[in-house]
Amino acid sequence: MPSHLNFITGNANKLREVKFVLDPAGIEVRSQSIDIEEVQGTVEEVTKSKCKKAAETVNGPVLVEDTALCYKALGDLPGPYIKWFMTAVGHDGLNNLLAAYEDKSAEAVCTFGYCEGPGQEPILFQGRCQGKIVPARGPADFGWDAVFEHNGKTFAEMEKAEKSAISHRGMALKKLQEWFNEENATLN
Ligand SMILES: O=P(O)(O)OP(=O)(O)OP(=O)(O)OC[C@H]1O[C@@H](n2cnc3c(O)ncnc32)[C@H](O)[C@@H]1O
Ligand SMILES: [Mg+2]
Repeated sequence: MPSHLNFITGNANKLREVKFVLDPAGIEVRSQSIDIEEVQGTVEEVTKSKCKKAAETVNGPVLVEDTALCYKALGDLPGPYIKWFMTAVGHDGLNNLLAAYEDKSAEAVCTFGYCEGPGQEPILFQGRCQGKIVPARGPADFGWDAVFEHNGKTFAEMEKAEKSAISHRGMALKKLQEWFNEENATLN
């Protein structure tokens, strides 16, 4: 395990959730709030590009993350463009987008990218969580948490630990921790 990671994100809520998991595991999460330019493409392409740019910007090892919300009825859109949809149409709009469809199911996808430094290829860790889009319930302080329901509860209605145990981000962080554990084992 590395003793610390430099998580480059402009999103304080993401940082809080990442710290919640990694701090107790003994990985100190440092952070720089830099808004990295995001390209168009698949979730993987967006994360890789963000990771490479972040490593160049800070000239060192970085962790980045990109989150997508994929509506089944819309062929996986808004996907990585969810931030712009969310800002433009809000919680009601995120529901109304599905008004013409019976199928309200959606998948939350979280992709972490870790890169050793400029010019190095990023390694990706992805977690997914199935749910459906519902009228907003619970606190509205983190993105689309209030409209994403999993097992009868919206993410916004869950305690921190409860969301982390099943969420897209929680799943991706498990893979990231496993990888760092194996890396460490190989080095010993
Ligand atoms: O600097 P970065 O890390 O890119 O932070 P960001 O806020 O720009 O994040 P993304 O580009 O990944 O866009 C994802 C959007 O989804 C929101 N989001 C991310 N994770 C979420 C979660 O677990 N629950 C609800 N909303 C989430 C987030 O607020 C953004 O509007
Ligand atoms: Mg972003």
